[in-house]
Amino acid sequence: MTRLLNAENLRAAYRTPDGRQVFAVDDVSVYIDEGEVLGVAGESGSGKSTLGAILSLTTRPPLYVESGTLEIDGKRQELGERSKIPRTWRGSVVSLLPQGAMNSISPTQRVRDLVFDVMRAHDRSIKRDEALDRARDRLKSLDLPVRVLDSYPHQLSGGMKQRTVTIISTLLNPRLLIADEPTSALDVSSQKALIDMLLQMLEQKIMSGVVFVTHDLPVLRTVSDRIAIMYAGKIVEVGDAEEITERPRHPYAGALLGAVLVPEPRYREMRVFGIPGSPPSLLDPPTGCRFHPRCGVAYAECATEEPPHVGDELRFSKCFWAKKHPGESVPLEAVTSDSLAEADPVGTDPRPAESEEHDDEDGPARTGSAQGREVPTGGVSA
Ligand SMILES: Nc1ncnc2c1ncn2[C@@H]1O[C@H](COP(=O)(O)OP(=O)(O)OP(=O)(O)O)[C@@H](O)[C@H]1O
Repeated sequence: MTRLLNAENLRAAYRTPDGRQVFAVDDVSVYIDEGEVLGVAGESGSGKSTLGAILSLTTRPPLYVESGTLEIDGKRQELGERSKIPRTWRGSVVSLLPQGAMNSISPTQRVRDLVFDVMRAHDRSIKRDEALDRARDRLKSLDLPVRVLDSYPHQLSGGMKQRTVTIISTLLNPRLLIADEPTSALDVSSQKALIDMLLQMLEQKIMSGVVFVTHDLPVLRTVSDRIAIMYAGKIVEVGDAEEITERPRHPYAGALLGAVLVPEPRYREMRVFGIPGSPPSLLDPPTGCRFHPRCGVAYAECATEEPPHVGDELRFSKCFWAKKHPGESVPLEAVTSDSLAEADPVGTDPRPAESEEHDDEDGPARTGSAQGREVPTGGVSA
């Protein structure tokens, strides 16, 4: 496997008008190998789009990258307020398909005008015909009708509009595409068409890797090779897509899965639970593990100490529970609202963490109320 992207220790904050800092991405490291799709999942506000902006080098005030390094194709770039990013990196090395891109196309511009504008922004010398030829070839190679170039945005269906902006944002053949919630506004058949197209583009080596950001775990399971789960600005678990969705080891990943409505037969019998509490304010995140106030299997140290990195590069979770239960899937019923019925909202009055007495063999105390819930795989223990 050839490494395409290696991003290390990324840290970025939004500066608020009153001078405070919201660290929305805090010491995050990720990698992607050639041909891979890395899914990034998490609740709203967990920092997914911010991570996408850092990786695509599109951060702008009030978001500032404090530190980190980005290595794409072996070319290394230090990140920070003073770093100068080569212009050629944006668009041709890494390209962003931003959230809601299809709604930001000017209604008075035909697609072909947008194609020319985008291409010219990167290459002042490009001729209109040249740009349109490139777009025509691309549409043909992806089995899409060339006539979309003559259309106004309102003449295209939502799905076709999204596929079109995806094609436009990859006309420069970026090595890496960061797609931020590309399927969120689409119906299921348009979601499938977009995912099929992205995979086709990878096969044709139009780009060599994709970071696919979404809160939609079933979609990620379909499209990703690996999934990274983000919580409150940090990556808490990474692993093979099937592993993460069937055998999560971090309580937050388990909770996220338990909150998903999935129409697959084996999930149908499951009760769907919301995740108790709400994500913390990143102005003043909880100490220790940021998920501990909402976690059903937290220990005392979770409230005060940074969670350990458990596992290897391919499959890890940052969690004391995972450390004490090596290789085990988290008991999903331990992170349901029932088990945390008495928990206070996060950030105001976090419930006391479990004492040390409850760990290891017996498991933490608060694992009880499964209420007959069927867990997704045999690997998940009660
Ligand atoms: N302009 C801003 N000023 C201050 N804080 C911000 C700003 N924009 C975002 N944030 C904070 O940064 C955090 C991460 O936001 P981000 O948009 O990256 O999350 P997300 O996981 O992509 O959420 P969503 O799925 O809703 O887009 C959130 O807690 C959010 O409140």
